[in-house]
Amino acid sequence: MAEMFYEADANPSLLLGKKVAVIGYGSQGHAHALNLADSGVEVVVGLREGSSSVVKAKDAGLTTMSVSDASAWADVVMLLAPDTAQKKIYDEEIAPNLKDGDALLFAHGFNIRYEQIQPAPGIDVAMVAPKGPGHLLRRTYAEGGGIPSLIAVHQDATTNARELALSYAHHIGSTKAGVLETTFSEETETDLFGEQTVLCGGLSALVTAGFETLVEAGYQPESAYFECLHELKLIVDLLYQDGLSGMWFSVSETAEWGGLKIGPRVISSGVKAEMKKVLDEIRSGQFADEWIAENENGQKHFNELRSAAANHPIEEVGRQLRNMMPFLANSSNIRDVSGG
Ligand SMILES: NC(=O)C1=CN([C@@H]2O[C@H](COP(=O)(O)OP(=O)(O)OC[C@H]3O[C@@H](n4cnc5c(N)ncnc54)[C@H](OP(=O)(O)O)[C@@H]3O)[C@@H](O)[C@H]2O)C=CC1
Ligand SMILES: CC[C@](O)(C(C)=O)C(=O)O
Ligand SMILES: [Mg+2]
Ligand SMILES: [Mg+2]
Repeated sequence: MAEMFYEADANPSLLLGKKVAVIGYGSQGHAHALNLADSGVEVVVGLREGSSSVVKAKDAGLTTMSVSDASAWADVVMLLAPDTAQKKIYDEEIAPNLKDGDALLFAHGFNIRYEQIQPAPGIDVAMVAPKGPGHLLRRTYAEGGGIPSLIAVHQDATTNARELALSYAHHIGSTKAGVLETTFSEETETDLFGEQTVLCGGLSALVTAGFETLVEAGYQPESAYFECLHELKLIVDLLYQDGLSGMWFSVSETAEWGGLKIGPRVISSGVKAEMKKVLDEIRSGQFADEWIAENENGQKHFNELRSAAANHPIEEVGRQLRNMMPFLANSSNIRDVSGG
């Protein structure tokens, strides 16, 4: 078993003596800033000129500054803008304002692993990568829990980078759930692989294929939606709480037999062979090169894919059914990044 770090392993006072700038106030940014502030850390949010997030951050009780001013003020800069925006922000607004002994933190290793950002040698460079969406990082913290994080050190100018990352992980709530030490390469490659093949890409393709199969066979779209999407959350709750065996325990014996026998027929050896190709493309840098090029070309293909997904019939029937379940609106704060 790998060594895990929990509450007693961190040194909370290390970060309490530092000034922290969180750059960006999106999914991760709002959660880090609010969790750190609630933990007693001195934090400001760095935002671009004209940012619509200034009002949200101020309404949540936070101080905002320009990215340059926040970087100059801080001892620790956590860069939480989209991965493909980070290089320009870093080169133009953060790097000129860092001094030796400062720390630059990431929540994902993309820009270090694929050598987009190359910090000066006097800077500590580390990662605190929560293993979950930012809105749930905030919600679990507010409920008294936490979500696991990975930490890694790329550059240790002060010899304190690892302890600093662990202290930061503590203050966003992750030492309550468990912190695992890794490398920038392992985090980047496993995170990209997981979101593409299992968590986001694989899952959405599986749900859509199931929905389409039922609807094309003449079943009601509402029935297909409940079966293939709505109930998924309830099944995943069982996985989250008690693992695969907890799920098998709770479903019927018929579901257990059918699932164990038929599941591998659907997710067959061909799927695993494709997963291996995807992993090769991530490790070789092919995926990163294509994603960077897609952004340089104005995200044209990305917008086409987004629009096709948003206009799929599963979304329309889902909207109508969810409107009749107002309690769902309170189950997450994903549309209110002012958090809390
Ligand atoms: N989403 C998640 O849950 C997870 C994300 N991560 C990692 O965390 C990092 C942040 O991701 P995420 O939270 O999804 O990012 P978001 O897309 O939610 O970030 C949006 C924020 O970035 C700001 N921003 C966007 N472009 C610029 C720019 N050019 N200059 C300055 N600010 C800009 C936005 O500003 P404005 O408010 O002005 O629009 C907004 O505040 C990434 O490295 C990602 O891989 C890691 C784990 C999970
Ligand atoms: C699963 C997607 C993720 O990696 C995450 C929430 O952890 C992301 O990049 O958003
Ligand atoms: Mg992730
Ligand atoms: Mg990710």
